[in-house]
Formats: sequence, C-alpha cells, structure tokens
Amino acid sequence: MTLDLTPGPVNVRDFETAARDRLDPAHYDYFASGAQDELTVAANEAAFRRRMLVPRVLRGGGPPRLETTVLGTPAAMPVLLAPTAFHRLAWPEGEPATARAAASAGVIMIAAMLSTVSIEDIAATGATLWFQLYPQPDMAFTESLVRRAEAAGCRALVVTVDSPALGRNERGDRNGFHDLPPDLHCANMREGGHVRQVVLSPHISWADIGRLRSMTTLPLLLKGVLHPLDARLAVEHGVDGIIVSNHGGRQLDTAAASLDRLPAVAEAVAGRVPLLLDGGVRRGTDVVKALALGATAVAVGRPVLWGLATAGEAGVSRVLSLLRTELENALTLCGATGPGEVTRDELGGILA
Ligand SMILES: Cc1cc2nc3c(=O)[nH]c(=O)nc-3n(C[C@H](O)[C@H](O)[C@H](O)COP(=O)(O)O)c2cc1C
Ligand SMILES: O=C(O)C(=O)c1ccccc1
Repeated sequence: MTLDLTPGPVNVRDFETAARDRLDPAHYDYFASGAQDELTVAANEAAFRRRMLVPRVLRGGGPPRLETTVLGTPAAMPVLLAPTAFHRLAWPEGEPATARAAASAGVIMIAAMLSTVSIEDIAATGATLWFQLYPQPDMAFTESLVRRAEAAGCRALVVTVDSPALGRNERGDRNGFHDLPPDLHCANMREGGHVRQVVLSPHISWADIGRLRSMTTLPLLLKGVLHPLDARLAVEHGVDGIIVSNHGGRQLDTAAASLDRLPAVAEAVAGRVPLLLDGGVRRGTDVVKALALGATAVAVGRPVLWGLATAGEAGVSRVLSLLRTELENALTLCGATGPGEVTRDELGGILA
C-alpha cells in the first residue's frame, strides 16, 4: 500500500489543476480560455494582486457575519455564482449539481440561458436562482424565456450586454471546439423537435433594455458594463443593478480589468443602484477588495466550473466553502464585522 500525503485541493487554484487533470483538454480549454491573447483574463487577476489591503486594528467587533441581501435576495455571503454555459461538459449531471451546491451554501446562482439542463429542472433543486439572458432579436422568443424564468421562480433577470458578437477564441479554433457535442444541447433553446441557435446580435440596443424593463417586474441587472457613461445610461433606463464585468476576458481582449473599472463606475452610479463585479475573483481577499472599491457582492465563474469538473456537487460545495472561510478570515483580519462595513474609507488604504 502506498501512503497518500496529498491533502486535496486547499484553494481555488488547486481546483483548477484538479479539473485540468480530469477534463478532456478541449473542454478544459473551453472553460479556461479567453479571447485572443487572453490579456484581459490575466489582467483581471493581476488587478487583484496589485491592490493591497490596509487593515484596521483593535476594533473588537467579534467574528464577522457574512449574510447580505442583493437586490432583495438574501444570501449567506456576498459571493454569487456567475452564469456560465454548458455545465454538462464539466460533469454529467450538469447545472442541477451546481445548483444544489449553491443551495447548500445559501448563495445565489445566476443560471445561464445557455445551460445544458432547462431552467425548470435547475429550479427543481430548490436553489435560489437569477436568470441570465442574451436578448434574442426574436422578441417573442426573448419574452417566452423571461416568462419561463419568472414561472421557475427566478428572482432577478441578468441581461448580458457585452456580447454583440462572440469573442474570438483561438484555443477553440486550434481544438476544433465550436459547439456542444451531439449528446448535449442548450435545453432552454428547445422548441418542439428542434433547438434554436443562439444569436449574439450587434443590433441589441438601449431600446431593447427599455422593452425588457417594461416586460418584467423582476429586478433587472445589466452584466458587462465597464464604462461610467453606460452605467449612468443603465440607471436612466430603470435598471436595478449593474455587474461590472468583461465576461472573464472572453469577449473583447485587452478590455480593462473589472476591478480597475469599479471605482469609476461606482462614482458614476453614486449609490443609486448596487454594483456587482466578476472577473478574477479567486480569494477571500479579492472579495474584500471588490467590496472596498464599491461592490455589494461579487460573482465567480471559473472557480465553480473547476469544482464541478473535479467532484460535481461536492466539488462546487468545497469551492464555495473555501471562499467563505477565506472571506471570513480576511474580514476578521481587516477588523470588519461584515461585508457592509468594508468601504474605501474604512480600509482607507487600499493601494491603487
Ligand atoms: C466557460 C464560461 C462560460 C460562460 N458563459 C457565459 C454565459 O453563457 N453568459 C454570460 O453572461 N457569461 C458567461 N460567462 C462569463 C461569466 O459569467 C463571468 O463573467 C466570468 O466567468 C467571470 O470571470 P471568472 O471566470 O474569472 O470568475 C462564461 C464564462 C466562462 C468561463
Ligand atoms: O462561452 C461564453 O463565455 C459564452 O458566453 C457563450 C456564448 C455563446 C455560446 C456559448 C457560450
């Protein structure tokens, strides 16, 4: 018998290694890759590395409480699951495994329109869901998706606005991976006997946001805003929240790092709507930095996929519990008793 001294994954990065060992290389590349030179993928993480925290001392507040409410949805911590497509590529059961882990952790899962299991079947897990939408030029079909999300109990609508076209993915080109294998499909796109192709359209505009606003009373968020003028327009169009995001570096390569854009967006919005951020969040300290620069919560994309690919529901659970433990520790060491207490002033010293 051999003695196994490996402790298993102890952080999110270890989960990426474990997932890489288990996944088909073309599928690993689909999840890991960004557009072109992947400069934005690297920049998202580098922006977190560059900023340093300046903790407060002797505040005696006791252990932090991580609970929060995001756009009216209660959550056990200010970390959401970002919408990511194609979970059955990572794990046979797909999205319901992810959703059960989110439910056990008490966090919000943003279910992707391009899921490989239908929104109804994901909702059947009992998870707290928001629904991510790529508005389709066929507005009747778009409306049918919104109605299905509402009927399934989704508590917010997240409209992805950074995708007037698909980013150029060169790892996909090399691997010849451009579509799901024939045994998988985008379950929400099924119509009778066939599956609709998703359209990422450069015609989508503020007029469509106006239409979506009048279509639903759900809280409406825009995902993929980096420019302060767009953030201001979003507020003017009645949007309830903004996710500062560059799609994990998968759309416009060389787009600015999400964290670097957060202060300017926060200034433009001036507290009128809550801000979320995604892109490069891998550590509890990353969450604290985003909160300090104006986010109410963050979302994680690839870390969830690494957990899912490694061990299904148990892997996602472990990734979420690692992030929770790290966040609790980081808040404690900063002298903060909760996510709401982390502001630029409190940690006046987050270094640029
Ligand atoms: C494999 C993969 C698939 C994704 N699919 C979608 C999607 O269908 N809709 C969407 O709005 N964003 C999608 N995203 C972007 C994520 O929602 C999120 O913005 C990004 O992953 C955050 O960066 P992170 O992976 O560094 O945490 C996807 C990201 C990845 C990695
Ligand atoms: O891979 C992605 O990031 C994504 O959002 C997407 C877009 C179109 C089809 C499949 C996935």
